[in-house]
Amino acid sequence: MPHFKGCSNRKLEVNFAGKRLKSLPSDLLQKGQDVDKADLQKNRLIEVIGISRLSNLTELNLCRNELVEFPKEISELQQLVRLYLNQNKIKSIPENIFPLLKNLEFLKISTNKLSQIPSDMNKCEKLNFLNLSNNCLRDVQPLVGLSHLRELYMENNRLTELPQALFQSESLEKLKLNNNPLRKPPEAICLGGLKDIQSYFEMLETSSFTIRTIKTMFLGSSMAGKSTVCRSLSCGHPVEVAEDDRTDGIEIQQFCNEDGVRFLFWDFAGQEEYYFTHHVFITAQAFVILAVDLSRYKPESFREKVGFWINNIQLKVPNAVVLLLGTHVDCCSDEKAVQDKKSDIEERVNQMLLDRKDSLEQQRKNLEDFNNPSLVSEQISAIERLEEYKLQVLDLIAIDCTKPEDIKRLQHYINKVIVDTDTFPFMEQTLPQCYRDVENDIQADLENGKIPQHGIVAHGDILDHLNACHKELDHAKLRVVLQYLHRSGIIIWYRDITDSNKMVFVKPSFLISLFKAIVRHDLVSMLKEIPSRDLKRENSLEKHRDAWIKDFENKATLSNVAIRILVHAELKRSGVDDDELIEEIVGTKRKAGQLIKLLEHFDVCLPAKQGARLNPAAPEFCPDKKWEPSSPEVYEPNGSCLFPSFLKSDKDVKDMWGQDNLEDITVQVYFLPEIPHGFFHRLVIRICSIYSTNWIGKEQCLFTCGNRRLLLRERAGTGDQFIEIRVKHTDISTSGNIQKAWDMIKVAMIRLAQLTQQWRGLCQYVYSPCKHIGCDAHFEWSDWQDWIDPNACEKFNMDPEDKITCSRGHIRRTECLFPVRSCAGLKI
Ligand SMILES: Nc1nc2c(ncn2[C@@H]2O[C@H](COP(=O)(O)OP(=O)(O)OP(=O)(O)O)[C@@H](O)[C@H]2O)c(=O)[nH]1
Repeated sequence: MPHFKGCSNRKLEVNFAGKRLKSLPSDLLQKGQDVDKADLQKNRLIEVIGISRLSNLTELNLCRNELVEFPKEISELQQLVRLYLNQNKIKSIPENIFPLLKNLEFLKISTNKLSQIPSDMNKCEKLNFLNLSNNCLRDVQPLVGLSHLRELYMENNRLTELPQALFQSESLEKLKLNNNPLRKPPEAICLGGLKDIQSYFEMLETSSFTIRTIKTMFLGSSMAGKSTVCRSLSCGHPVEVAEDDRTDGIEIQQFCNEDGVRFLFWDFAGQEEYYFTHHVFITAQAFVILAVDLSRYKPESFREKVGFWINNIQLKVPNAVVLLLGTHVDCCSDEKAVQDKKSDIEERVNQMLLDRKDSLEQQRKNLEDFNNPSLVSEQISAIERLEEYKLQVLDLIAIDCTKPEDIKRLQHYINKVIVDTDTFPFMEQTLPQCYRDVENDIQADLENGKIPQHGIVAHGDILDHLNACHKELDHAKLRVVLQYLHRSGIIIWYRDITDSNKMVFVKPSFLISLFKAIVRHDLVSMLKEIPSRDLKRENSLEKHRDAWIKDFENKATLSNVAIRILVHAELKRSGVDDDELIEEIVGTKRKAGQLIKLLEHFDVCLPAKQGARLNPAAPEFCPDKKWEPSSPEVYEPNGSCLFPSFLKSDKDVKDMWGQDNLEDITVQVYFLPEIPHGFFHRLVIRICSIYSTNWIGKEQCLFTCGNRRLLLRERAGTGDQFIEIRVKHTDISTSGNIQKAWDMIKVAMIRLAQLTQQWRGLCQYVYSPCKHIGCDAHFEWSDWQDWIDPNACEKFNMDPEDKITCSRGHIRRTECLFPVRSCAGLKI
């Protein structure tokens, strides 16, 4: 039944949402001028002929329909204040529409196919909210002049330049621009937000220059030859890397080629122990060199040596350009063997890309065949976006890294590839001259010793110093420059992390070497080698050291004392002798050091619990209320850190959880193409901050809250990969308890969705399995995103008494398979 509301003053609100309408219903049009608000979302409207009869409309919602053209009749709705046209297929907007919409304040036209906006858009004088995200826009000049614009969203477009005048408007408060191939201002500025962009343009006015910079990441298995190629390319001739000089963590180098292109080389260690820190440094807009040792390559090893990396690149930076580099050709039997391996790798990679394309296409078709596709239009457009990302994998180049002519050939090839502006539209960037001056000053200060060799400087000191050299740059402007240098990988300064923002690392490799002091493949032997004088300084004995080793091997925990000793030793080795600085980084018995804070911030580790595992004083988590830990002091003296990635068993978790019950509330989140490396434990670490009573294992984790238990279980390996989220309740028979169980699932799903945002190429599907013993049927849950969206409410008002039947005929109450009531307002 359509819904008409509020007839008294002839201001009708009509609701025809989700009625599968293909044209406007006559009973709506008959109401003509009486209609104030019309909700027509989630229908199948291709056009809206007759809409102009509703000439007093102030709000029109046409989102999630099938409009291909912008309906011209809308221009006659001159009372319109709010207009929703998002999630359609609109390709263009004609001229002479917006100048007539004199009262329009809110326009949401995101997720369409717009490649242009009309030149008279700025005549829509009252517009204060505009969402143009997820379109194909290249130019937004027509927005200049919208003097009331307060919020502007333009994520996922094809913008390369932004007009300066747009940012001179005083009204603009909120702006989102992620995922555009921006050159002016570069993305590294835009990510800092509105103030950074304004500051950039202001500084640009004085004087500017263009620079071509490319971040090049070397990935591949251990011993593939990454460091050799990285160092050889920087030097222009073969550089031998001794086997015991393997990369730990990440190494960084910089150099300029003969065309003046600046390369920032990031050489990632190939040992698996380091993979889980890679997410911190693998960033968008990059060129990836994926190295494979051809002499050791066999078709059976494709997945480990190439496939794993291609999948991870595809997940994290789905539109990257990847150069396949075959090394060690001199160690292969003959030229034919090299050619065979080259073809095998190229074919398999192509097949992987095709498989992914097919599976996305299939998923999209499945959704489009849905009873009412408008209900799942958001998922469809998310898949369409993934389909648009094209991982460009270049043909494999086979080289012998010890041969000068091969290094030259590789250099020549790379130089040719990177100047192609279609491949790297963002490479040439326009920057204010002072950015270069500041960068040069910092480098000069490092060279002449004004900045110590380790490159760690107090944030206040560096600002004062730079300000003294550049009077025109106040602290606010300098912060923008430093943040740009940070985002470009030239320095490290975590502006947004409280406490850690007090330090600037002008030599990123130094911070990474500190990370490496703890996160390393040979940690156990490092611990064994701690000399007794270092132990004594921390009031420890050799038997403590033995216990640390045992704890790390058995429980993946590392004593904070051991961390302090290792980091202290690394700092001393690097010539740091400032005791205050050492204390700040290393920490003390009472206070965690900066390094641990950073590792925790990046979900690499978390404070381990000691002694009594249950905290009876812990407050219960309640939806709608902010959860406060019982003790604000999370850092325990003499405590330790847990590195979940190093866990080897699930025994404790299994013991605590017991058997799965049929009545457990369960959802399964499937990952396509696979669960990213480290995802599961990062998710677990994030949930730990909410449920402090927990047990963490290799592939399973358990959290408790009141008398409910939440289990997360990773199913990786071959076959479909998924994370299962399960809640067990002591009494699941009542509706209220089921609701509480769903609340716990919601907490996990919100965290999961937030984390997923860091993997732009990831696709997820959520299912609720049938609860009958031995039945493998499941229910697809296509609108789960709406459920966790705090702005979407009242969408799940299913009757708890409803029943759902699976494809094999088993009947269950709906609320055991899907949440029945919206938890709007649950803010966590
Ligand atoms: N003969 C020959 N040796 C090579 C070639 N490329 C690399 N090597 C040697 O292979 C070994 C491993 O090379 P690295 O550059 O350290 O490998 P990596 O990929 O950086 O290794 P990780 O640091 O463990 O990630 C070194 O001893 C290199 O000298 C090649 O093309 N031919």
